[in-house]
Amino acid sequence: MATGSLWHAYGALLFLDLILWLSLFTSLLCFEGSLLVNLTWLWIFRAFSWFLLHAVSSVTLDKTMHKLLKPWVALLSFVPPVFDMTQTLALGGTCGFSPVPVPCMVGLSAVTATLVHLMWDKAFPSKKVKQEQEARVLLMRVIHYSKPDYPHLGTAFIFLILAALFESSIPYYVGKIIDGLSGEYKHDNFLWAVACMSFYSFGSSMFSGLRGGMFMCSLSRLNKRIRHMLFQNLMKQEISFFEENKPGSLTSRLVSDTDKMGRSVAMNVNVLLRSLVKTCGMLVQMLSLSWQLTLLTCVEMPILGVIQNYYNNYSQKTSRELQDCQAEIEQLASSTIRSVKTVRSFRAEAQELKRYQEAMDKKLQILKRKGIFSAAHLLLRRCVTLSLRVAMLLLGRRLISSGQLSSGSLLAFILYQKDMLTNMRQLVYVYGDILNTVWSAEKVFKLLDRKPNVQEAGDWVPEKLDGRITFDNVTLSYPARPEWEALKSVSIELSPGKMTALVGPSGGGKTSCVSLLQRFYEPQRGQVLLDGAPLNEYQHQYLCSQMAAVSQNPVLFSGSVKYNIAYGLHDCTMDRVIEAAKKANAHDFICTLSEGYETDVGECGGQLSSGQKQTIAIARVLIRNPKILILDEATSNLDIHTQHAIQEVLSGSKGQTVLVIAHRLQTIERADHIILLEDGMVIEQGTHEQLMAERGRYFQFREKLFMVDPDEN
Ligand SMILES: Nc1ncnc2c1ncn2[C@@H]1O[C@H](COP(=O)(O)OP(=O)(O)OP(=O)(O)O)[C@@H](O)[C@H]1O
Repeated sequence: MATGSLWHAYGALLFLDLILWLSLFTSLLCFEGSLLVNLTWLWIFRAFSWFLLHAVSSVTLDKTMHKLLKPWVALLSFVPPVFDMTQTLALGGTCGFSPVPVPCMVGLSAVTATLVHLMWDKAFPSKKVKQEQEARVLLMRVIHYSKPDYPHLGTAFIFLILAALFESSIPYYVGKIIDGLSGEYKHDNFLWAVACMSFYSFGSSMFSGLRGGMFMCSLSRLNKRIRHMLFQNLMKQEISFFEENKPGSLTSRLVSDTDKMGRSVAMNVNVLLRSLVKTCGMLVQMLSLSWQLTLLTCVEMPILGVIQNYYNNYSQKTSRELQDCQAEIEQLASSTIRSVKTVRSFRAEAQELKRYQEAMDKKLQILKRKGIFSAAHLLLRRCVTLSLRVAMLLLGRRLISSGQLSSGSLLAFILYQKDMLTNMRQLVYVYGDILNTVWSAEKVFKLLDRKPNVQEAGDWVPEKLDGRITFDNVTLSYPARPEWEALKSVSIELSPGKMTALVGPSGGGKTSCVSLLQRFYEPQRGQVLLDGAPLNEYQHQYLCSQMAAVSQNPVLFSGSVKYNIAYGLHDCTMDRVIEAAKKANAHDFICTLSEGYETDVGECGGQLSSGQKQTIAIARVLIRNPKILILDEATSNLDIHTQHAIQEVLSGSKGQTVLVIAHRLQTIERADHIILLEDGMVIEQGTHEQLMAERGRYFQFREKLFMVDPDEN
């Protein structure tokens, strides 16, 4: 929007407003004192002015400009009656616009409204209007989530108003004390002023403390609620969601973004309201002391507002750069520490140190730049404040000499003005901060609103399950590579009481079949059936209890061996745990651990060997006695004797549907049915003997695909 046309619009509407005031003056002159403006008439006159200015603005200006000037038109129209009403109600003093409007007050109200609006527009330029609206919607939603805390927030708000009102009265009584000391000393007046000041100071401190406590309490409650909902929704998401989103960013959503989001309401709204209430209270007090000095203060504020706005924008930019830098440093440090064995084995310590040093240097550069800019900003701000302070003191001296102001009132005014500037700065800063922190809420809401991209599980719980699994013409594309098919029209059957082996070259699609069985992904075409019914019709809980899988790299949780074996089972006896551990050939090694079944396995089972982790994972599955057992290279890290022992147990489990993916020939030979998968397609299937007799792909790949045990042949 052209700045020139904006100034023209300001000028034209101000001119129209001036004509309206002149018409009022003319009418008052014509009636020669028989007509006086009281507060009601002033409201009616300004409401009429607002209507007219608003109508002219909407008809003559384009939509964006009209929208931009709307708040200013309202300010311009209603500042006079609001001012007079405050004067009458709060101070009972003389008014500026009634019974006859004072011309300089008319000018002052127009200047104040325009300056405030300009400052506002500078601080939050109109191009941000859309963003602001979206931010407001988000803020409203955060406030909506705070609904259960409304009683707390309401109480906090009452304390806030009381604290702000009490605080804004303190400088007034300081001025009274000074006046009491400087003129003819009156002991009673002096004592009364001291008592009032002490009372208001005490009240302000007490209510501030209560307000802070209440807001903090609401913040903690809101944080707890949001985190609970977010975690609940995260747990419902499909597996591909966790592949697309890094764990770091999800944890950051859960921890820091929810925290920031809560802060946007509890902390910032707290400061915003406090500053707003205090500013209004102080403005009334300042106007009652001297309108000339108030006008001078009004000049200072927009200048400081503009400087602050530039500083805020710059500081937001550097903060983002710093955050990125910090994330890089943290990521570098954590990945190096986590992979310290690899780093050491490649003698890459110096290289890692160099990378860390470079990242730290980058951060230092940004911090230096930030420091210089901050110093320049402070200097400029102080210079502006100093110049206006000098001007204020000179004007104050003139007002004191002419008897319009006492020295105590000047001191009170200076105290107000100092506080007022701090408040105004806080208002500008906090509003910006609310808009910033509220974007964290957007990220949190996005996650909170996310619907899992899997078909909802049904509620089918059959009385009896045979465990027959059928892949009916199944085609699967992973969300990360939607154009490419990992499984192409696969049709296979896994029979109850039988062990089926999936074999084939790496990347052939074996694990993809297992993922479909576990409902980690949904097939694009075809379906996976269990006893003739699609998997998604079964109740999720039921399916989990009937199907269990052990993968090549099983995940153990930090906690005892017992906790890991009985994971997810309630009221599981120690006997059952030991029995499962024995079946999985884990009991002997567990007994050698320092605290047996109570030994902590460390983070992700880090204190155990890969083979030991696998046996515990197998015990964790066997304890559930599932109808369908999936072993995805589950014994690959075990020595040959342990493998044999476990396979004995597995093949002995009657009625179970067992699916194995293995690379050892001996395991495969034991299977009742072998399916060869290559490039996502079923190439051959049958028993070992049948496939060998066919002399097809299985026969050709026999040596390449399988590890032949040394004691075989
Ligand atoms: N989450 C995923 N996103 C995208 N592509 C995937 C994903 N998981 C597997 N793939 C791809 O799908 C294909 C089949 O992978 P799958 O893990 O099923 O093979 P596999 O036969 O089990 O291999 P291996 O014997 O090496 O474990 C591979 O080309 C693999 O790159």
